[in-house]
Amino acid sequence: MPFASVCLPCLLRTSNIAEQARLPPTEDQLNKAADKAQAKADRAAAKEAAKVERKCQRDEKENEYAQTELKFLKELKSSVKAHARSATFACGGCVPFKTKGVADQQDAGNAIDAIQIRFGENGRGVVLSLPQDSASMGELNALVDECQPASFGRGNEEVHDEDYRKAGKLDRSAFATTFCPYEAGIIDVVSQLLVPQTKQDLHHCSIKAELYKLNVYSAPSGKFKAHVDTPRSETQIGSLVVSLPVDHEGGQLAVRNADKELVFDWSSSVNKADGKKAGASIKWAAFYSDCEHEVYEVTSGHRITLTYNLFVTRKCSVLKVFITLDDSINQGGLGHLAGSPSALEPKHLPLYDTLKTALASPGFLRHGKYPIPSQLTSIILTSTTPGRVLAIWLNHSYAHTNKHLNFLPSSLKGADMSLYETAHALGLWCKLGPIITTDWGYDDESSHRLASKFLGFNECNNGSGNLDPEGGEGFGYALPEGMVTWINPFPKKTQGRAGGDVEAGAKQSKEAQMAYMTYGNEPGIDIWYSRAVMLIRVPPFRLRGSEHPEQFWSGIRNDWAEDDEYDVYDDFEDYEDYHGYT
Ligand SMILES: O=C(O)CCC(=O)C(=O)O
Ligand SMILES: [Fe+2]
Repeated sequence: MPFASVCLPCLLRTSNIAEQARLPPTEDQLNKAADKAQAKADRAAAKEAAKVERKCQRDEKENEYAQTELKFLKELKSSVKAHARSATFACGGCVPFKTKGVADQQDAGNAIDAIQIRFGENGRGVVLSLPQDSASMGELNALVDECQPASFGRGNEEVHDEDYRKAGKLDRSAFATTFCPYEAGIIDVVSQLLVPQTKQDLHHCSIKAELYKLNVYSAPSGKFKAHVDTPRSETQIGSLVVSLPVDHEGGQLAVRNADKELVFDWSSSVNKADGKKAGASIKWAAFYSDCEHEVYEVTSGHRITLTYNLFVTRKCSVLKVFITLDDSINQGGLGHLAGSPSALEPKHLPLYDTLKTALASPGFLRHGKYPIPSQLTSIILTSTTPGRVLAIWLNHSYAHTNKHLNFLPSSLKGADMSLYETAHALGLWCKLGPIITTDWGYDDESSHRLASKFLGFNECNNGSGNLDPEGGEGFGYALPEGMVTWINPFPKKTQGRAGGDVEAGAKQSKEAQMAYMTYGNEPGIDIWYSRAVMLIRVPPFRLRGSEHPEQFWSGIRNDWAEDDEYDVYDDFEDYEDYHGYT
């Protein structure tokens, strides 16, 4: 290898560099380095400051969203409560008799002819004409004598107990009457008040009234303590009581729903005191059959009533689109007195505005997502994080059998139907179903399971009298924290009057699905009342009004990765950054 290739000047230069390297840096060099370091620190500080600033802004925004969300949820809760409180659960009226010899009668619109009641064995039949005159006392007494003691249902047993029910009854096969509640216009009124049509016309409906019994409550002490009418089919929606024009005092009918009570007093003295209605008339009351009611003691005379079971005959119209094209069609039919337009217009309900305003806010139900990756769960969801599905206990209970699925939404009652229609009018998807509360933790929302169908007692009774949905298959799924936001508390059982011995509702505390049937007007006939909930799916903010999920729970229960949309934040990194998750 030729050494001569390394020349002397080069060697000198190399040693010079080495020497220079050992020399202290010049001031200039030092300044440059310091400037560089400072610039770097400044950049880091600025970045950090920007990050802090961003975090502050987001904190502020988040705080603002949380406050608005809280405000909206509060408003929604009180709106749902007010809606339930103001809803009709019973109605009543009076139908005058035509007066003999008066051609142009007042109230001729619905005044009716005198009515006849025929009863008694073949060949020995008696006719009682009402309103009665003094000559008909014999027939009236014969009717009272003809009656059998009325029983009632305690669980599955038929009971005669005059402390609970003291009345006489005729089954519908034992009498006939010329009175017809359709002709008297009663069914029209009841249809309009208890099963109103809606502008959306989701359900065409009418009511079928079926004569059930004639009852006589006589002084002293004729009565029927608090009970709920035993449902005779899944489509039974209510009961109608028609009081015949026979003098009596006392025997008021009290009907209750939640914490409200309506009392119908048909005593002769009350009737006479009301000058306008002084003439003899038929009085009537109708109510949803899951409402607790009682007849107070009759203190004089005989209180004679005809009872009818009311069934809803709604059609969920497949032809809805065509029907709604012509609004005039919506104005006819039962429930539309004198062609007047629909009584129920969801857009006029306060609830509609509350929900609509909430939906227009990006902060409303922004975090409700489930399930989410486990490492994020504790960061994103807290026990107070509102889920994106609103859950509302329905105001009424619904009749069902073991075999048949429920008839919801077609048999929804009053407040529940208008709630459903409101959500529909806002384009929201509603799901109706029974909720079963598991034994492990009543009152804890996480222990609620949405059952796939309504269940009968024997299907989920573990022998102890409590429901045991865990012991069986197919009892639906739990509604975990973070998935749903409960809007109202579990409905309290109906309270009787102070000092009363109302047992209706006693089972409710343990069994969310099964409602009360301790005292019925007939022994249980394999049809039960159950509590139910309405779940309302609220789409992510950007998709409100345009979302078309395949299934109710799509993007909420199933797959986080498939649809990890954040409505408020620009992208997921931002979200992670904000929450300090890396
Ligand atoms: O006569 C009444 O007012 C009500 C009767 C009743 O509740 C019933 O028969 O179930
Ligand atoms: Fe009843």
